[in-house]
Amino acid sequence: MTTTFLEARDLVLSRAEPLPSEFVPLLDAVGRVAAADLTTQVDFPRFDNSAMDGWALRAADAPGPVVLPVSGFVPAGSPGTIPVAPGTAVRIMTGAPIPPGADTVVPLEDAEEREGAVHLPRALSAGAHVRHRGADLGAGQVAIRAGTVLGAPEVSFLASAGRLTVPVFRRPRVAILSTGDELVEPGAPLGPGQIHDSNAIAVAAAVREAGGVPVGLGIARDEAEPLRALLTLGLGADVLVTTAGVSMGDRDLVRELLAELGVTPIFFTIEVKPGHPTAFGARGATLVLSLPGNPVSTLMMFEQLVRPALLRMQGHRHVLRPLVSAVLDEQLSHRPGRVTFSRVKLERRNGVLHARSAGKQETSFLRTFLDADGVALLPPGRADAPAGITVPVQLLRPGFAPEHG
Ligand SMILES: Nc1nc2c(c(=O)[nH]1)N[C@H]1C(S)=C(S)[C@@H](COP(=O)(O)OP(=O)(O)OC[C@H]3O[C@@H](n4cnc5c(N)ncnc54)[C@H](O)[C@@H]3O)O[C@H]1N2
Ligand code: MOO
Repeated sequence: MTTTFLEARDLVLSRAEPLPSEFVPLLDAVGRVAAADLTTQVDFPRFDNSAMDGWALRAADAPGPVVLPVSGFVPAGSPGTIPVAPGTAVRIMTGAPIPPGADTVVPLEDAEEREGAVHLPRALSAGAHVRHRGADLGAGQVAIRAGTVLGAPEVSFLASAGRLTVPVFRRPRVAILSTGDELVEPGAPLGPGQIHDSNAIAVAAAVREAGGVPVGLGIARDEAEPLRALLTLGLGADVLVTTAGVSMGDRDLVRELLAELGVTPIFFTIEVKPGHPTAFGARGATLVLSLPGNPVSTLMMFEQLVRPALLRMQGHRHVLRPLVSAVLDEQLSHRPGRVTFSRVKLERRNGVLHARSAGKQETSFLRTFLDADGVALLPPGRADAPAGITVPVQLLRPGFAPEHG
């Protein structure tokens, strides 16, 4: 059941369907994806209104320089229902309704008001500085398409339409289970041979970064009974992520118990380094990813497989990290026959991106992940990747802007 990296990613993504939608308050919708086309119920602007502070009048009354008596004042927020009689003007503020009869606005700086009359120096054209009802968006038009990632402009529009909530795709609930007899909760004292469970919180952090809701199940001992109970609980989530217990060790029970619980195995082992002993299965709509226990392998497989799946479940269309090309400054070690994910530091020199190793590429050494700007994808079928070749690099950090580096 071994599979290539791209096949594995396709298999996971093909099972990751957008979740049902829910209505959330506008501010909670930021970064989430509209689950329906959002149509305006009203015209934008809602009524003809002035784009300037000035005077509203009839353009026909000013065929050349004229003086018109100022008969009133229309501030923003007033109903603006008092008509402008022929041969007169009213003072008007930005955003105020254009009063009946008026068809143009003269900005304050283009005329002068003295002793109750406005002195207009030149002819006017109708419609100037008037924001017409429906000119921005007409009632019934689709303003925001389903699939749009919502941000400040969308929230601005929805608020101006008077909406308080918006339908977005639900966040996936991700159950997280660590397995291993050597593990102790962070903060608890360590006995000989024990280590703190760092994978659970690392995966929870990555879930949250990807917009999901982490649900910690704790640590399962390498024994069938407690493990079965926790896996059963985890299968109630949208995604179940387990770490460790999937490799060759004689106590690697996870896959066996998952099969017993009705999870259909889809693949086991991927031709990658790190992350080789990764397993994927599904029960109904629940996806089950069993990630290897080495902390770098865990996070790398989350990054490559789980994160894109979580984004797709939330309706995102762009689920993969941006790729750039970089020239290797040094030889990178590579396991032939597997895609190698090499954590690299990037630097731009003379307009060209260069990559070098972020440190020792050992699967239990987190240091390389802490220092990395990106992940170089070294294709299978090569021995070590020599200095000077160009390789694709996934950009890990949204703040890293190689064009400015
Ligand atoms: N004979 C073989 N041994 C191993 C192979 C192999 O092909 N043949 N593959 C190696 C590779 S590669 C990996 S990756 C690991 C995967 O093993 P498991 O996923 O079964 O994980 P464990 O063996 O239980 O643990 C590996 C390593 O990670 C540490 N670990 C586990 N869980 C946590 C946690 N929650 N927080 C922090 N650290 C954790 C664990 O202590 C081990 O050091 O197998 C290799 N062996
Ligand atoms: O596959 Mo293991 O994940 O190389 O460390």
